[in-house]
Amino acid sequence: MDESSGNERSKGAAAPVAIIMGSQSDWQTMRHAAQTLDALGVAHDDRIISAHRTPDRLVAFAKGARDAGHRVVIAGAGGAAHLPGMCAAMTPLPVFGVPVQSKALSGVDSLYSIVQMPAGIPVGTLAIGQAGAVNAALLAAAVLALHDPALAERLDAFRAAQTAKIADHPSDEA
Ligand SMILES: Nc1c(C(=O)O)ncn1[C@@H]1O[C@H](COP(=O)(O)O)[C@@H](O)[C@H]1O
Repeated sequence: MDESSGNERSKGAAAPVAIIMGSQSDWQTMRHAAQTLDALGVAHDDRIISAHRTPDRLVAFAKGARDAGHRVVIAGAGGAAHLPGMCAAMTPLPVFGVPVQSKALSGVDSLYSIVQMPAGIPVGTLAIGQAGAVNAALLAAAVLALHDPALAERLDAFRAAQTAKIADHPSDEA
């Protein structure tokens, strides 16, 4: 694995959040998780890792994720989406799964692959597609904010700003 990949390449310190995805094609979806974390000032390390195509890379990442300094893993995958569950099986860190919208089955295949974990190895499963990617980032930030009061304040501010943007009444022009 290219240890210099991801947005942490110049910072040296391990990012608290690792965003992993099964393919380059998932970045269109997973970039929304990255952007949400950026807006909250949470560092993230973004990697392409596939249980199917790069199994050794997955084992190395998942088994080393905690010691590498990550605190939460966001895993996005589409179709036969084994990545989040296999990652969760090999790390004690919380894993949030994002079902990427597939062409053939609109992401329902991805959702079912990720959500139906057997008891004992949890994956926190989000919505299909962009909403799931954004919410995975917000959930990861909420976990980190339990021990980071400054981040908790930024999360509160994010929600307040979101609320302020919602008009009281619908508009014909909007
Ligand atoms: N579901 C997985 C896994 C995995 O679970 O390990 N590896 C790749 N993929 C998925 O295959 C889809 C198509 O990938 P390509 O676009 O590269 O053909 C992607 O959504 C990816 O997440």
